[in-house]
Amino acid sequence: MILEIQGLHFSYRSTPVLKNVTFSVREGEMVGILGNNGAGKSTLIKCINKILSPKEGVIYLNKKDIRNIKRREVAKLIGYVAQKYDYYNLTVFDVILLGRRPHIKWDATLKDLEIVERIIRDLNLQHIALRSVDEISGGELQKVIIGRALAQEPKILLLDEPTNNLDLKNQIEVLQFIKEYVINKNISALVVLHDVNLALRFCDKFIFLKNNTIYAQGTIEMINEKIIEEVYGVKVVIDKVNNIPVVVPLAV
Ligand SMILES: Nc1ncnc2c1ncn2[C@@H]1O[C@H](COP(=O)(O)OP(=O)(O)OP(=O)(O)O)[C@@H](O)[C@H]1O
Repeated sequence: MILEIQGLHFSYRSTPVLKNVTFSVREGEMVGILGNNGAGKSTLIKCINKILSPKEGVIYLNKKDIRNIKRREVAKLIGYVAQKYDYYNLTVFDVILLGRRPHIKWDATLKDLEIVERIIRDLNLQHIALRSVDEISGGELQKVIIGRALAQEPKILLLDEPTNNLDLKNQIEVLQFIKEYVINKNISALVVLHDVNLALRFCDKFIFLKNNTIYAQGTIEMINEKIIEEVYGVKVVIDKVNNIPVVVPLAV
């Protein structure tokens, strides 16, 4: 499934947040959405997910205008992990099973339950599978929410700061897991990340938002110190450690 965004404009009332945003994402690609607080990253993700309606511009899924795709169909195609979520009184298993909802007609089938069990195993959540989500840590809950999005078996994954609440080991594990998932299932992922180093390590393409629009986009070869400094407003050096590019901010 190919995602194409053409000339997207979005405003909250009269305040423009996105202007002329155009890019596309292919199958098997993990694209990092980067930029300072308030740059419009979450707004962009919400437009793609049909939570918000852009003022102008078109979003195509495999050449089909998303406005002509029914909400239930969109829910089958797009898995979304928001920045905030509220689940009460549900077990870890049930929250992940909720991801199957767009696929379930009357009741969960054996296949639905097997998918949930596999995700629980893959994300190492077996020990808390039957625990209420009110009684797990913030990092564990973050993994559960990612599990719910994966249970949807989406063609496009939209992840808004998926490493929130995760410790260093889990940040690496979860992003590595998502990257492998994207490649193995040949789907696409758009990932909002504040940690530019995690983005450089795991993403194939990068979209930098600044002043309501795309400041720069491309693969790792396009990234240099000037772009990072102009997007984030901080002096940096870019070095390589074990062949992995690392951005080091200097004193402001
Ligand atoms: N519901 C809303 N109504 C009005 N303005 C909003 C609303 N949500 C966000 N905004 C504004 O739109 C702009 C973009 O917000 P958005 O959440 O998309 O940014 P972001 O890049 O995801 O930020 P962050 O990195 O802080 O999460 C900000 O100026 C924000 O204050």
